[in-house]
Amino acid sequence: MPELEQAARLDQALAEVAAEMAERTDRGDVATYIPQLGKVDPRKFGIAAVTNDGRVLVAGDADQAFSIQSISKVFTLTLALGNVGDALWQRVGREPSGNPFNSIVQLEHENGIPRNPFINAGAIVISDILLAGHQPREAIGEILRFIQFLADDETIIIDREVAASERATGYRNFALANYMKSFGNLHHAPELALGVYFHHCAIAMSCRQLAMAGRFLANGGRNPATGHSVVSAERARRIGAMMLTCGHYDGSGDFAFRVGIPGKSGVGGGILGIVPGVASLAVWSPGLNANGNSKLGSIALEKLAKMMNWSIFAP
Ligand SMILES: NC(=O)CC[C@H](N)C(=O)O
Repeated sequence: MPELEQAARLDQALAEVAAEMAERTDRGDVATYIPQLGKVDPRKFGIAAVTNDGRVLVAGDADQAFSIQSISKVFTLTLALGNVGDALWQRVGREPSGNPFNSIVQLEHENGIPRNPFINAGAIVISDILLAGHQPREAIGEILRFIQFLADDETIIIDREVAASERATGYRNFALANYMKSFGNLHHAPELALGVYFHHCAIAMSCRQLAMAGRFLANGGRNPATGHSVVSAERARRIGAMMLTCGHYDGSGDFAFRVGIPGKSGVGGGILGIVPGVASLAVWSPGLNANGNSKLGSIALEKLAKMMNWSIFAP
């Protein structure tokens, strides 16, 4: 299909999905275990698509910043792989956990090696890797600058109130970090690794900015606007594989079944979705389903993928 016609169809599909989501009353529940996240209006809905040929299409509240939370783990994984390469996989596994994102049970059986980089324990190890040779402030700055670079937007910031709110109530994450430290899988003090972790989870971005930041994953590791390589094509594929199998925690199978593309969710209600070779997508609806993934965000991506015939399993 000619590019223009395809763009017009996508624009139309985004508008339809946003209109339909605005009507729905079954919006899920906003996360309240991080008190600051509980203040967000559950009626918000935004969606954005950035195509590999450079079109940026949005609908709804696509320019309002929200807490990206665990979506940041895609970017910290990318950075940490750049720093230490495949040695990373000695400290973090690559299997879906089949457990909630903040579960502690598997860690004992598996000697403090988290199942994958997207559950909290795995992301805390990744933060520890990014700390090597740095003060927490420098590691946090490096992550923020990397995301600003990917999105081509220096206005992206960390919401300090969200970071402080999570630190004040993050007993479970402290438990995970301390537990891993006891197995020797954290090289720095738990509070330092957690400082990095809480701050990258508190990065605030809009759907537009997030979809921009995901472009390299939809385009074989290269920024489609500049042609510059961010990661190798193989690494981009592997990050996509991790997103598909682990990006929605114990809801990853269902997301793959219903949407059919790699995705990464966050408890702020955002989802980053990647259609390899085609587009980077971001959606935001703060209400969550039982697995802690955006309820309407998942439904919206399912509808959009169906309308556009997008799936990594499509011929
Ligand atoms: N699923 C998420 O987005 C969880 C991230 C959140 N910062 C936490 O540690 O609980």
